[in-house]
Amino acid sequence: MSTIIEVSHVYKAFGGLNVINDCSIQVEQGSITGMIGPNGAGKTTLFNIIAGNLPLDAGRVLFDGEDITNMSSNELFHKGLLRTFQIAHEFSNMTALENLMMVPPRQLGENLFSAWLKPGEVSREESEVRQRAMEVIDFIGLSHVRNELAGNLSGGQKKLLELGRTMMTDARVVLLDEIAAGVNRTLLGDLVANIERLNREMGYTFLVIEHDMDMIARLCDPVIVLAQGRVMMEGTIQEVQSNPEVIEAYFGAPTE
Ligand SMILES: Nc1ncnc2c1ncn2[C@@H]1O[C@H](COP(=O)(O)OP(=O)(O)OP(=O)(O)O)[C@@H](O)[C@H]1O
Repeated sequence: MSTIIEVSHVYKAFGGLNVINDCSIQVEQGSITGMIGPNGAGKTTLFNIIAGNLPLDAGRVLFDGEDITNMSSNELFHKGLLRTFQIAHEFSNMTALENLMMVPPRQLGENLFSAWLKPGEVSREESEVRQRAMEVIDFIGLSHVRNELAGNLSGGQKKLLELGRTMMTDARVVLLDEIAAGVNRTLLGDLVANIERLNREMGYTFLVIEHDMDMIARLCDPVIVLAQGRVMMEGTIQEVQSNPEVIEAYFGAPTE
């Protein structure tokens, strides 16, 4: 395996508060890496830094060997590094299928000039996008609601749709931030299965922040434990859960 994301000696403070403190992590290509830690450990801040949503104070971030420190989220999106919520929330007055069709970057049809110059090419591209959207909606198990307005989908179905939207791009690394929150167990099972399939069949690498330990145990290897803005340990979920320091810092801490 090779390293696809490398966070190296990163620091970030808000006012006088050092939130990320000489933090270094590596995410291996093809892995589903979990990130856990007590409330306020800095997980979301680190995600924001990696995904180009927040500038860092010191240190650097590499994506597949390239220095992406402080690159914009838009540039990173086009490189294939994205965060699910980055794709704007579903358009509730469009159907599930139309929501998927909205996603592909640089669609020819969006450019009026090219639509005028090359109408044949535009309609060919539109039908390719539609075909891909049909495949994706089938893959995520939402074919039965493809013509339903996205606003009428359940919370869990919307998360599946959001995951589907990442499949409409050429994503290589997807950052998932607490996607289990508020999703019922049945749909959560579908979500987990889809993440596993995307990983196995399409080679996606995932970095997952999650408070749901069942989900972490089912999906993630390795698991990184963050505490006070730096890595406390990294290992399998079994190693992490049996480490006394982690139990003290994480499992011993009051949860929300
Ligand atoms: N924009 C900001 N301005 C000031 N302080 C911030 C900002 N963003 C985060 N913080 C602080 O940084 C610390 C880490 O927050 P962060 O959201 O990264 O933690 P977390 O590990 O994701 O927590 P949780 O598990 O509760 O979501 C917290 O003390 C938080 O109050």
